[in-house]
Amino acid sequence: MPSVLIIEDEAVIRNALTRLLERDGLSVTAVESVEAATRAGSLSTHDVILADLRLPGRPGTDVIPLAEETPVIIMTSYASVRSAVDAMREGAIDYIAKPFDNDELRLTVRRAIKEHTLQRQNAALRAHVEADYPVSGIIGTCAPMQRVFERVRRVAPTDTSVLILGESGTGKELVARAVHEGSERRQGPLIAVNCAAIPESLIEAELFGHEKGAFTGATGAREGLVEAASGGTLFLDEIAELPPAAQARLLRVLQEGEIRRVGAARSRRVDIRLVAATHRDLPRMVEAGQFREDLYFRIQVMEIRLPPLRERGEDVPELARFLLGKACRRLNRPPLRFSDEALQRIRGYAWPGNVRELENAIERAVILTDSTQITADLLALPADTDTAAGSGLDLSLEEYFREFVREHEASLTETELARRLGISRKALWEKRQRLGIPRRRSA
Ligand SMILES: Nc1ncnc2c1ncn2[C@@H]1O[C@H](COP(=O)(O)OP(=O)(O)OP(=O)(O)O)[C@@H](O)[C@H]1O
Repeated sequence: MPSVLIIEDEAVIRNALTRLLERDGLSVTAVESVEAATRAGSLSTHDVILADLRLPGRPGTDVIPLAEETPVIIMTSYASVRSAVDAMREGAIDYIAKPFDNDELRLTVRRAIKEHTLQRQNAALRAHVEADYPVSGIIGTCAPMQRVFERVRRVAPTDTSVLILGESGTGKELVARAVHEGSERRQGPLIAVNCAAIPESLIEAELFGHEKGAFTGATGAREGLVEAASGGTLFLDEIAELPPAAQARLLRVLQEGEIRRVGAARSRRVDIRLVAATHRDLPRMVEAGQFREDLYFRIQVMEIRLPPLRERGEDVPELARFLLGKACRRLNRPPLRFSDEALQRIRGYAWPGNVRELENAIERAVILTDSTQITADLLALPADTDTAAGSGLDLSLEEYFREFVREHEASLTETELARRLGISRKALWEKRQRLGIPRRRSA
């Protein structure tokens, strides 16, 4: 029999909830405070916890860290989105606004229990098979990734702005895609823009469009990317890099649902849902006056924080196998496998470049291998650069890249530079970040 822990200080509600859920076949423990709950034994033995937000003593959200893997649903009589959002931010999987509808409450509790059970079963299963993943092909069984999925599931169908935080290469773009696919807008466009990869002087026109003659070179009127995303989702990656004028225009889009092209006298209606991402500390930037506070408050309504790869435990070897399969298919190679030593190295390495670094290391190894196995040396991870077979090649490629960029960046635009190197602009930008040769800001 699934067990539920209720933490509610008002006796009338506590008893009503107990009766309701017992009738539903659950084993119920009901207490009046967080303190009483902790005295009653380990919280993680329950299948779900239903806690009131306002309690005498500690608030209901205090049980979240104590509950470990057990899902916590927060009840709030202050039916403000604010407190519910705050509770979710602290890790609650769902919320219920009081006064609640009995059926809705039963459904929410049932769903939490079912997901919790599935999650446990899946964790066991996934160690063996490449299962279907809950959120559009994103691998992740560890608890922090499960929380990410849960949040994506909750927030996707709403029209709220979402801010995705996480180090470079942690999968922010994949999550943005999942939010779009889980929304009512999934039939509409998803326009992804990397704000850092567009030169500052062009970004306003690129995003917001321009009228004919708005600036030298504007020979015709053009729609911007924001308009192109109308009816769908606009994903602004590296939003912290947006210059002040573009920040102001974006704020207007979010506040008024209106856009004004550069050089235009009147504005047009647009209907976009914004998903933004950054690896920077936005509150710090707001404090330093580098990012508009009003815009920050608009975009951070719901945050999704992606853990770095080094905090994902057994997801790492699982991801490695998945990415190996993907690389083999893409490069038209028969299926390959990792040697035991290679898997050990993969587990032990810190992956500062996260999933992208893992993906690149695997792709390089697939290209270099002559056998059916990927051995540790082929991965050429930094600690073994002296002995690794592949590292000589890798180093000289990087040197070449550095040299080429340094020599030509003054005379070529980023687009031309990327084309000459045979890579995309996004890849050029990423490579610059990784190798520590960021683009020089144009004046
Ligand atoms: N959990 C995951 N499962 C499968 N593939 C993943 C996962 N996370 C990331 N990837 C893959 O890793 C690569 C990098 O991911 P993505 O571009 O989404 O990262 P990012 O956080 O947006 O990076 P950046 O901030 O540098 O733009 C992509 O090829 C993506 O498909």
